[in-house]
Amino acid sequence: MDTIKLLEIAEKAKENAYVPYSKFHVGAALLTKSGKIYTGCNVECASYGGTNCAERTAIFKAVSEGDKEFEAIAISSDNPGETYPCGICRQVILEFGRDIKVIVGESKGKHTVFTIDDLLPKCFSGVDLQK
Ligand SMILES: O=c1ccn([C@H]2C[C@H](O)[C@@H](CO)O2)c(=O)[nH]1
Ligand SMILES: [Zn+2]
Repeated sequence: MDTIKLLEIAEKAKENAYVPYSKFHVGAALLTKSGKIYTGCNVECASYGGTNCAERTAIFKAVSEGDKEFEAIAISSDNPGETYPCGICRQVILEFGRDIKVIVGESKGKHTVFTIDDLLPKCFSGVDLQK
């Protein structure tokens, strides 16, 4: 599965975004190490704190189905520039591995690949709880 294909799947997942408040559509495509893909979109709520981002939707779908080993996650949004995961999603991505490739989409298939070390340096993680 190449990054462009994963990004295209994220772009398609964006169509299901439930965004009556922000009108900002986000889609994510999560590739597991076994080659399965889980998609996600953002789902908003009138009580705004109930909103779930596209990235976490995809990750929670996977985990709830028993998949926890991830290769990459691609993100696409209405933003013509790069779409980075928010802080909460970065923390959740980290929860499942430091080596997950985060494919940050831009328009027309342009993208950049990051690791969580790039996006969340000097972070708190489960390791800290074992000290
Ligand atoms: O990386 C991001 C950034 C924002 N959002 C969503 C949350 C909310 O529905 C809307 C505006 O913040 O975009 C995501 O799904 N992923
Ligand atoms: Zn988020």
